[in-house]
Amino acid sequence: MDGDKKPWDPSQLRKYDLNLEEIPRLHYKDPKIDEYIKENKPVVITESNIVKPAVQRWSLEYLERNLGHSGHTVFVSRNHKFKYYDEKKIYNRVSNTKGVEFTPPTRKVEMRIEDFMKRVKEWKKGDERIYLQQSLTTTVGNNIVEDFVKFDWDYVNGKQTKHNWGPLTSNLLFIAMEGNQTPCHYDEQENFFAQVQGYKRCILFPPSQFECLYPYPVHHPHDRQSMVDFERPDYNKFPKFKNVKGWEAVVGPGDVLYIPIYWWHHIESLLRGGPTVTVNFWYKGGPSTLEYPLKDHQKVSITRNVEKMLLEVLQDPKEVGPLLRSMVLGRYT
Ligand SMILES: O=C(O)C(=O)C[C@H](CCCc1ccccc1)C(=O)O
Ligand SMILES: [Zn+2]
Repeated sequence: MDGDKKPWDPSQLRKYDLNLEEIPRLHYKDPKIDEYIKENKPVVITESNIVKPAVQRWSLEYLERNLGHSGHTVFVSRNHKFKYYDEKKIYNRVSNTKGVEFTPPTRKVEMRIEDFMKRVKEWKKGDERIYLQQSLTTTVGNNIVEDFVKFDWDYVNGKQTKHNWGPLTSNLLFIAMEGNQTPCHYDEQENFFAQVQGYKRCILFPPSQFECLYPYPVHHPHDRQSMVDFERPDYNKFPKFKNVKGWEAVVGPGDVLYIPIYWWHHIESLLRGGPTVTVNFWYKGGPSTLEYPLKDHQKVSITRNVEKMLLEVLQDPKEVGPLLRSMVLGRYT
């Protein structure tokens, strides 16, 4: 009896020196889900129909036939990490804070879906990896549109309304190769992360652990990303990373992970698990009325505004650190 046959094995997870707890998994009809969302805590929503048509139909073959013949946005990396960067920030002066030019860790290309799928199938160790990441609202085939309109919009719209989220800004489609990794970062949006094919491991940290995850300066192209390399953490540069405490979930087809706004997340497609397909639902956050005590993510937002203002007036990013140090050391410490 293979009742104990699990869809994945711990050997498919990369090894990190992290203190992790499991994210709760709740049936989509469970009212406790709303308590988690209200408290900005992650939860895996199971057995829902949120992206059911996609789970049933979006095989790689189906996507190849129906995704549409315009070029799709594909990131290319020489290793398994796909560290996002904001192109618009590459040329402002802070990216070479130490005077060194910013070298993008990945490059973005337009690829036809047939070529993407061919490269995924023929990939060999040592080859560059690729990761398709594109908005679903652009031109996609009619069948995909039909499946998309059959998502359980009543359910997600209901949560959006109940929790006073802002508007849905986008649904991104992600097609990853097994082993691809999106390093730890946060987004300024609420997120229903809907897993369609394959298994992804998600490691999350609350915004309160800002001091342990060392985000890049706000005007750096890697704004919102952690500077810590989880596979080789530099504890001298990032000593507080030792105290970090995360939450983990491996999501499979049909699972929807609620990633609260400003929560850090590291995502990896399981080793030897084949390609993965994900659709996310990004919503603007709700109205941020300053009610006290402030929420942790509101404090992160305040630090972002301070950094932006200081850079605006000081112009030279090399002056921001010294000014902040002179303000704080010996006075607020
Ligand atoms: O849904 C999310 O928020 C994720 O992080 C999903 C993640 C890919 C995100 C790539 C990216 C990172 C930053 C800005 C824009 C795009 C994955 O699943 O690998
Ligand atoms: Zn993200």
